[in-house]
Amino acid sequence: MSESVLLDEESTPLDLRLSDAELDRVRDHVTDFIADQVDAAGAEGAVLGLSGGIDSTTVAYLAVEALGAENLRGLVMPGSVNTDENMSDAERVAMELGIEYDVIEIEPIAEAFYDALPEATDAKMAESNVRVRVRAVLNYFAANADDRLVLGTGNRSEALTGYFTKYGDQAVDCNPIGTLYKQQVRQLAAHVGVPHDLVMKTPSAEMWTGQTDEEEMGLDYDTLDAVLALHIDGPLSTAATVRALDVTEEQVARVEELYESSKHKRAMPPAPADLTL
Ligand SMILES: Nc1ncnc2c1ncn2[C@@H]1O[C@H](COP(=O)(O)OP(=O)(O)OC[C@H]2O[C@@H]([n+]3cccc(C(=O)O)c3)[C@H](O)[C@@H]2O)[C@@H](O)[C@H]1O
Ligand SMILES: Nc1ncnc2c1ncn2[C@@H]1O[C@H](COP(=O)(O)OP(=O)(O)OP(=O)(O)O)[C@@H](O)[C@H]1O
Ligand SMILES: [Mg+2]
Repeated sequence: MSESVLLDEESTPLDLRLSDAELDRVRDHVTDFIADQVDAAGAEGAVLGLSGGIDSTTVAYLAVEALGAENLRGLVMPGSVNTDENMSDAERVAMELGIEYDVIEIEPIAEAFYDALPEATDAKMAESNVRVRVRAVLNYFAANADDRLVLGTGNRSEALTGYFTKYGDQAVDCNPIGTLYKQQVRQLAAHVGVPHDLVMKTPSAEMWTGQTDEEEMGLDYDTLDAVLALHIDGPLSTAATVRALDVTEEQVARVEELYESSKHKRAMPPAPADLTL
């Protein structure tokens, strides 16, 4: 499929699309990366969580190219919020790729945490983050037992905005698509043969019913990616970004706020400076 069908020209403030030749290079680069990571660790393969979403599906396709289907294991981990459609899409991906996979219901595990600290369940984000962290524990349980690496599915847009759960979906051994903005992940997905309905799916963390990334962040991905590329990664001032993209100052400020407030998620936990004793 041509990448031109993926993005709505009218709503794309900055064209970050990669050419087919560039997508070929990215595909090779990422598959080499995955193979090198597993090799360098002396590991037997990899595991990853399959959500039926674009990011995990794309990483699964690339990991099978890199490692072979026999060396990738998928974990489909439905919780109370996941739709049946997403969970059956996750299984469809595993079957299509011919990888071994497990379906693990996480709600009983999450419930044990809620029972242990009932008052914390009043904080809805904290409660939702438990499910994300339960999946991380299961990924590492499976990886550790079989000498495999945990593949992450984080992309550049999520990393720069802190749009992930600390020590949850970010608790991984490497991030194969970590340098790509979300709209480029979508393009790469189409390029490597991910089914069209999955390529076009609305991104959601599925932490509560009806959640979408774009609604929670207050920006659509095309705008977010463009501001990240020009203003956060790039050199343009707020005023120049507003002029270049026809976005508002408030939108640029929102991206800055997401970026600044999530710096702690992109750094190792700090310790005091060394004292000379
Ligand atoms: N300044 C600071 N310096 C050091 N640490 C700081 C800190 N501020 C908070 N913290 C720590 O970070 C914690 C808050 O971070 P965290 O637990 O991550 O929680 P938080 O950032 O509040 O929420 C997670 C966000 O990521 C989104 N998400 C999560 C999972 C998956 C996806 C997806 O796209 O699939 C999206 C979710 O919708 C939500 O917007 C605090 O409890 C505190 O421990
Ligand atoms: N129900 C689930 N079962 C297994 N893994 C999951 C589940 N939900 C989330 N994950 C893992 O957490 C990751 C982060 O979720 P995220 O929503 O950002 O990515 P995605 O679902 O793959 O794509 P999208 O952002 O387009 O929805 C997923 O890629 C997947 O690895
Ligand atoms: Mg998702």
